[in-house]
Amino acid sequence: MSTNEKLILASGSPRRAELLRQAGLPFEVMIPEIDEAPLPDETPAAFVMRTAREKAESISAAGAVILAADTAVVCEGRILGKPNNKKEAKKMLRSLSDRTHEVMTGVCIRFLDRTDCFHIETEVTFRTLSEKEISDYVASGEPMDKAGAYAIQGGAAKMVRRVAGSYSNVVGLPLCEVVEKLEEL
Ligand SMILES: Cc1cn([C@H]2C[C@H](O)[C@@H](COP(=O)(O)OP(=O)(O)OP(=O)(O)O)O2)c(=O)[nH]c1=O
Repeated sequence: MSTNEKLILASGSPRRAELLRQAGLPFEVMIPEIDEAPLPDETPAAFVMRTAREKAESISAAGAVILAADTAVVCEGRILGKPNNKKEAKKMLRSLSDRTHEVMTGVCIRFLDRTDCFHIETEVTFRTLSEKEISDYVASGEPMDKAGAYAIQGGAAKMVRRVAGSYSNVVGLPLCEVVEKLEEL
């Protein structure tokens, strides 16, 4: 990618825009609208890459580089997307308590006739969460638009004992790998 090509972030996530700003790349935002549900028997990695691809393909911007991503929390093989309600958010947080899970972000970059998709995994370990802590956190509203019902960059920072791998991947965009891929284009 040369400095002349326009970069479009195909995402409505303010976290992804903030991360891309941190990388110092100029870009514009376009918001994709797709249905994000796993297919029967789809692996988590295949799911996040397919969803990222569908987001990238739903945007038309001739000659621009289009970047899209999808983040899922995977706990004991189960995909946790965004909770639909508070009850579901609590259930997700209970399942993450005192365990290690993976956060997977699928990334898709489209440029001219080329489409590159990949995914990055980060391991996150939560300490034991009390029922009160879970209720208070859900009542704060923060979990509702986040995969796995938590934000590592927000109130969940104090729940995380260990992160192995890319931190920005957990927030929604693996910056190091995205920048490498954009340079390769
Ligand atoms: C695990 C985790 C997820 N998240 C967020 C990142 C994503 O915005 C969201 C996962 O939902 P996504 O469906 O990946 O993204 P989105 O719907 O917010 O945005 P778009 O589809 O338009 O690109 O969860 C955090 O902000 N912090 C975290 O610690």
